[in-house]
Amino acid sequence: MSRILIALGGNALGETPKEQLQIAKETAKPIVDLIEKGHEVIIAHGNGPQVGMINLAMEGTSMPFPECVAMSQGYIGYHLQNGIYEELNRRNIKKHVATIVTQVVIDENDEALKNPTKPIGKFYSKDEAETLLVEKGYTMVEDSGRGYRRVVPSPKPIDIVEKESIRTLVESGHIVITVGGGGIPVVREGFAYNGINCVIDKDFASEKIAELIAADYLFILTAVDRIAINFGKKDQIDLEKMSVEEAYKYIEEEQFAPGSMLPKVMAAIKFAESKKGRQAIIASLEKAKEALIGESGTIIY
Ligand SMILES: Nc1ncnc2c1ncn2[C@@H]1O[C@H](COP(=O)(O)OP(=O)(O)O)[C@@H](O)[C@H]1O
Ligand SMILES: NC(=O)OP(=O)(O)O
Repeated sequence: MSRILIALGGNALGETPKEQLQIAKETAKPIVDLIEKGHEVIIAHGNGPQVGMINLAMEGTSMPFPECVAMSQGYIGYHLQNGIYEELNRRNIKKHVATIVTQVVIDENDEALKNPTKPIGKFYSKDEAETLLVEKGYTMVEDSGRGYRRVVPSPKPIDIVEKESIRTLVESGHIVITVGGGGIPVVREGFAYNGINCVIDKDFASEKIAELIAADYLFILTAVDRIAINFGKKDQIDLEKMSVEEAYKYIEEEQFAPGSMLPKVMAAIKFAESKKGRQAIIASLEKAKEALIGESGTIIY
């Protein structure tokens, strides 16, 4: 029996509520396969497109980013809970699944708060991006050949406020959905946790909770089947395995786009280095079934 953290990419969760619910139902199948085999599963997810959509829809209400992240945890957590319960019911498995509204502590002096790098929301053309820059003052960047997106600051997670509740639920046999969208960013001030306007990378937050609850495997499921070198070029090579040493070399060669594949690779390295024998796997959500039985994805060891 293994303890497995599965992180689902925000961009891989579809563009509409209907698409997202359908993807959640499909993703529930390989997740419940693991549960049926006796593994403990903890689920994390991204929220880049979703938190951007919520923030845009809330324009004019002065809704801060931490509240938008909290809403994205509820919206995505609901679909995942719904899909997983349907699959548990179909197989008559008497287990329970719960989403934890999760606050993640950051450092208010983190330099990343001064430098927006985390792409959120939808993809725009170059012209649209220039208009948004002028009219709304957004920082816009090109994202992995897919178009332009707004970027917001993304500090590193330091601690997870609800970690003991997560651990207790996991150890009692519950399926837990946590650190949605990287968690609600907070800083500790006296007795209080105060929200900060930014979006934490769910890859780093997933790695953090995976270490805190002593997971054996970290699966990061996204929109590509494998990590590639020379990504998007004629000589692209998809990797089945990548050692930590190779990963450092490829990072130096700038093989992984910042804000998309780079944080996944960095989180995978940190997890693989945290304890002998720990492995991270980066794979596609579409091929989750194959990846979870070792037949797709890139293993980082
Ligand atoms: N070297 C690379 N190998 C594979 N994918 C890459 C690489 N560099 C950039 N990418 C892009 O990174 C994307 C994954 O990042 P992103 O969409 O931000 O993830 P998420 O699924 O967490 O939302 C892939 O779909 C791909 O377009
Ligand atoms: N918060 C976050 O990392 O979201 P994505 O996985 O959508 O990038």
